Amino acid sequence: MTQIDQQVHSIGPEVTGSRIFKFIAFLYGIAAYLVFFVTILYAIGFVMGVMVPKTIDTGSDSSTVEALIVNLLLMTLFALQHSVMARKQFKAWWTQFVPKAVERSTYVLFASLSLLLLFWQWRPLPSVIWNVENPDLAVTLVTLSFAGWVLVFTSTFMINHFELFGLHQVTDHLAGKEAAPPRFKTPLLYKFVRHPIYLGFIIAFWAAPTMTAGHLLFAAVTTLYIFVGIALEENDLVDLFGEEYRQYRQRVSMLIPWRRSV
Ligand SMILES: C[S@@+](CC[C@H](N)C(=O)[O-])C[C@H]1O[C@@H](n2cnc3c(N)ncnc32)[C@H](O)[C@@H]1O
Repeated sequence: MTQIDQQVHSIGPEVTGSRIFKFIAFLYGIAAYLVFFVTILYAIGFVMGVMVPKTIDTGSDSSTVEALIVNLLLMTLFALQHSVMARKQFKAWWTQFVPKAVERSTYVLFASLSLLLLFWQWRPLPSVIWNVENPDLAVTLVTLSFAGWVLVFTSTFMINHFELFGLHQVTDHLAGKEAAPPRFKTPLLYKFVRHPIYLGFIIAFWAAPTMTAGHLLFAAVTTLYIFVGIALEENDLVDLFGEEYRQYRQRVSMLIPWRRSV
């Protein structure tokens, strides 16, 4: 057997440590990141109703009941994938099969695929709940929604964009570096709110000059899910960083800078 044959045929740490595996893992990490990037760009167009072929308010006609069931199932699938795969018990289990270096990339890939499925299969519910006719106010709302997306994007860079989306891990692995342990950070906006990324999503989803029933369903369910996600994430953060995170939670608001309770 040649050296490459050995590398391809053996399973386990020898494979994950081999140069060819490291390179494949790196390419996989880049591919997963690109899928994520296209998905998040599509998400902006989908929610804001601009520049994409199918938005939150377009798609095939269906009854209200069918639309409600399908949309709720799609959001539940995303929420389950996102929350279950992020838990440390799940990570401990599935890194027996998925190499640690690509664990985050695989999580990001699955999250992106479940979102793309949602965009594709989403059923519109076109009844108008509110429609802002004042052009200045309408423009303000569109700008606010866009600002929400900017807040999401910039906050990922404050906390570590490339680690959050798996690229850091595959790059370190390629360079033969040990993965650094997670570090507690409170840069810039994290000094004012504990969850600027989630705050950005909430602003982006609710600031709409025309709010249809479908859009409202999406905004309400995702906001509810964000609160569940925060509770789960903060449990993990307390486990991970202990007293440091507990004190941070007492000192800094969850989402609204001037309100301690939220
Ligand atoms: C999608 S990010 C959301 C971060 C934060 N909840 C927000 O809305 O800006 C989730 C990841 O960020 C990590 N995280 C959240 N707050 C953190 C902090 N202050 N320092 C380091 N990591 C953090 C969590 O452990 C999790 O892996």
